[in-house]
Amino acid sequence: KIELQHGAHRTGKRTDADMQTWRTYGLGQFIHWGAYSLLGGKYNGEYYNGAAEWIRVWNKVPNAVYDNLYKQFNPQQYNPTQWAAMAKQMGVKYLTFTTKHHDGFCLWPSKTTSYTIAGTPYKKDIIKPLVEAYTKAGIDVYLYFSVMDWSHPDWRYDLKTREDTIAFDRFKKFTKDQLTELLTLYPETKGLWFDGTWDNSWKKSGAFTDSLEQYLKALRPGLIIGSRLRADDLGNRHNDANGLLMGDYEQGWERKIPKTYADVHGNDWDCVMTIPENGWGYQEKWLGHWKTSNELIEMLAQCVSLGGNLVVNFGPKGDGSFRPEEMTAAKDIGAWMKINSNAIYNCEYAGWEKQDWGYYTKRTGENKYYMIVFNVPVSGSLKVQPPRNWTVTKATLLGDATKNISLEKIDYGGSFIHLPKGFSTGKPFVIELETQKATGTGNEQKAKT
Ligand SMILES: COc1ccc([C@H]2[C@H](O)[C@H](O)[C@H](C)N2C)cc1
Repeated sequence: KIELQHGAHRTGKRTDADMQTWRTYGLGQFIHWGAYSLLGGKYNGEYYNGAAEWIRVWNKVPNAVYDNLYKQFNPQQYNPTQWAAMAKQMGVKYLTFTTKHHDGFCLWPSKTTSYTIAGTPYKKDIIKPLVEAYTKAGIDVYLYFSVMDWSHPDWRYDLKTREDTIAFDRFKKFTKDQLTELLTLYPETKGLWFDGTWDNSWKKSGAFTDSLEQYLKALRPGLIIGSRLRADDLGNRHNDANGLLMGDYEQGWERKIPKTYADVHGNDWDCVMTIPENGWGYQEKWLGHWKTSNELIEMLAQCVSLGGNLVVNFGPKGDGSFRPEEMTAAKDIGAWMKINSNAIYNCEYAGWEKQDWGYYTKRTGENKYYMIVFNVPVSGSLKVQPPRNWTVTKATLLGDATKNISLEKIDYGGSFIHLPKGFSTGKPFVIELETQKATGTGNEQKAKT
């Protein structure tokens, strides 16, 4: 064990009510919106082949051009109530929204810089009405904040000279002041999703990251902060030198999903996911494959079955409207959740032997299990192999309890669920299982009598 001043201060999961609520969400929405949304990954008729919100680093876009884009930001159609209604229909339980991305443009009227929404033709605070609309819709709000800030003269990638350190100390104060504004202006905020903390300057600021986290949690008790904020005494991020997670949940599963429960190392975690292959801000021309609704639903099932949350990203256009593919994804996922959300909300890792037909989830605190089925075998029978001494007592198809599926116990333990001939819903479906622990195998009885 390595002695650390600024390593993890907690082992194991947070067990308080706020974190228990976070664990029940299952499905979240990410929204990336900012100056980059005005370009949509395109400049002078040419498309940037990287992530659209990173277009400022493309040598074809002069910094002066990019850094003045905000003077055209004027989303008159912006309607956070409509955004919240779309999210509600989709079935998301929490939102993560970009207050400031790497470019430094603040979507709230910050007093720490002139590079804010107040300096745009739109003028008004974007975040306040958004927080209010989502909170009113019963969706918790979390704020994304990029530490790295390309617009700030005191930002440093590394601390090589005394001058760097003096400048970066000013930058740390600026960062703390911005975060204080966010938590003070939007007290409903349940948590902060940090980004832009991979550079050496931040890795060398372990003590500051530790005191900053403690300051923010004192300002807003219960605040939930993931593993991308902190660095330990030796510059380790996410896990400290002793392999312990620094943060309330692992944020590293960005655009990828753990293969097995072992990969999760007993941590809470979220998987933030783009609908296209890459790119978070509005991209006029989506490069490569973008995920179908069924692919997104399968990712949702995978995440919840391994104890995490899936956070699907949306990148509205500069005018505040969503593209058709994103509206379709929200509608399809919402339609599926309407029937099957019992297998997602308040659910956790089941610990049963995974079968080829799909994924198990378990309702927290109950002996209720869910089979989320994507692949019906040619036999039409789904094998269920609970741990020894557990038996399945009832199987119900969600959304259509009348469809008679039959449950056959297998004498060496486990069951088969037989689907009616020619059964097909054309989309993933859920079977709810009621289970009970067998009182005894019967042998004890014999021995006693
Ligand atoms: C260096 O590779 C990166 C760095 C940052 C990102 C940013 C994206 O812009 C988006 O905000 C995502 C959540 N974040 C990790 C993505 C890839």
